[in-house]
Amino acid sequence: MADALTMIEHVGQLEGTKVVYVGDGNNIVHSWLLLAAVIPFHFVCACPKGFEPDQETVEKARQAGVSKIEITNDPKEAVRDADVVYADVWASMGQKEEASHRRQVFQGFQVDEQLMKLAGKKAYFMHCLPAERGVEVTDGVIEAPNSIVFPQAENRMHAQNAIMLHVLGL
Ligand SMILES: NC(=O)NCCC[C@H](N)C(=O)O
Repeated sequence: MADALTMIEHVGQLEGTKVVYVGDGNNIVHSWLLLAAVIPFHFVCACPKGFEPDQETVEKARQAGVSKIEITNDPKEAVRDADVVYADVWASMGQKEEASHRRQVFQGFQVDEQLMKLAGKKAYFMHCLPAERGVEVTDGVIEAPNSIVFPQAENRMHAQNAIMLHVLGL
């Protein structure tokens, strides 16, 4: 929800946009897939072979028939014409012992200046944080003017406040 809010604030809307996630097909991808089942946009997950998101969640999102959903192993092709390029750590919580192996497998999946150039001028960069700078994203990309990771982080507080008010019926 925080990510959707951030896109509305910066891109103008989520509907009809192209969001390209580059990296591990993890919990963040599953959240994007669930969002894609209710709001129409184009979601692409570019991940190494063997690190695709859960097939059942992909099918659930596709069967909703709301969004265009692509899973690919080619980040360079995936990012073309993206409105948002999105990254997350390659080794999530509970996987830190796999970090060194994953750094080898995920070569070519770093979001760097070259990949952002392929994405095009309109592309924003997002990351759920915490980031491992120099691993899944370069310093240059996360600090660039089109990086919206810090307003994205602030929006988690606003989104979570809204969820609590909703749950409490206030
Ligand atoms: N601020 C956040 O909630 N970040 C999510 C971190 C997701 C990452 N894939 C993890 O599970 O460690």
